[in-house]
Amino acid sequence: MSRQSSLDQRFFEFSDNYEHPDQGVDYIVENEIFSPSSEFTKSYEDLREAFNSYLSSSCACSDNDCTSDSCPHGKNYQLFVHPTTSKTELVLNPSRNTKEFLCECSQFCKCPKSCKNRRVQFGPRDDLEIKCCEGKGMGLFTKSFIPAGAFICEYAGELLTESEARKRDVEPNPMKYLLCLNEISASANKIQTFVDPIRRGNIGRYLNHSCEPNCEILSVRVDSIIPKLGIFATKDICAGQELTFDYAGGSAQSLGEKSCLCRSENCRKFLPNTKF
Ligand SMILES: C[S@@+](CC[C@H](N)C(=O)[O-])C[C@H]1O[C@@H](n2cnc3c(N)ncnc32)[C@H](O)[C@@H]1O
Repeated sequence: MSRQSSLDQRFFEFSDNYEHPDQGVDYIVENEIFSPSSEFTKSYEDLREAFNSYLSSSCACSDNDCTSDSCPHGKNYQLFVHPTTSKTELVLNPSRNTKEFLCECSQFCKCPKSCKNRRVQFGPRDDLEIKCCEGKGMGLFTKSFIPAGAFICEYAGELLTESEARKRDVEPNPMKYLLCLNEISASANKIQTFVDPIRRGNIGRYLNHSCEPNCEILSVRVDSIIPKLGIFATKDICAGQELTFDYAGGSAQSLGEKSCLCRSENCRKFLPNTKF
């Protein structure tokens, strides 16, 4: 196998060595279902069942590569070779089958862990740092160059039912972390996934909003019906830059009351209204 087509071995096991600067927040490396103190409602039981249900979509790719049309998960990633270090990493394939969501190979597939359709499942990149951002609290920065399409980290936190999300949404916290991912199923039903890292979450909770962001959130399924919220670079990002995404998800959402301090040329002046 040539150097160009191989991937660094360290990518084939899950690793996340980050921690929160604030001891009051629990570090969790992936989504967890929230534990209600008393109310075990039907919607909570449904969410727990969905979270524990496996998405058994599998591939039987014999080439151990999974980057071609023959892999049922689609040609999601391609190899990027860093020009200065010659290190390789997977980045999104611009001609992948679906633009807003992806499905990675999993424990149910015949391919090995080194196939090229597995990235989010191995955890965040290791060159991130949390730093203070004037007026915005903390923010997430990169210590090295990130190529367009590279995976940053998951936006992980507590998975909530809609009613729990609505309750938390009106809590008067100066910082909001609750994120609602909207998807449309093949049968045209609306699917909403609520993730809240305010009390328990990973490093993804530190990405601030920008009206001209350098990252986006995509829905990524590995082996669960419930998607992970994958944060990916939308452009090449230089070392030292802050990582941001558009809290309105690129849609024309109304604006809220909090001033936006993203300082981009086309700043909309207020943070998006993220009501769902
Ligand atoms: C998901 S948190 C981002 C991380 C947060 N800055 C922290 O210190 O943990 C979202 C909150 O950060 C602040 N924030 C994010 N982007 C901002 C921006 N462009 N301008 C002002 N405040 C921002 C707002 O208070 C928002 O409710």
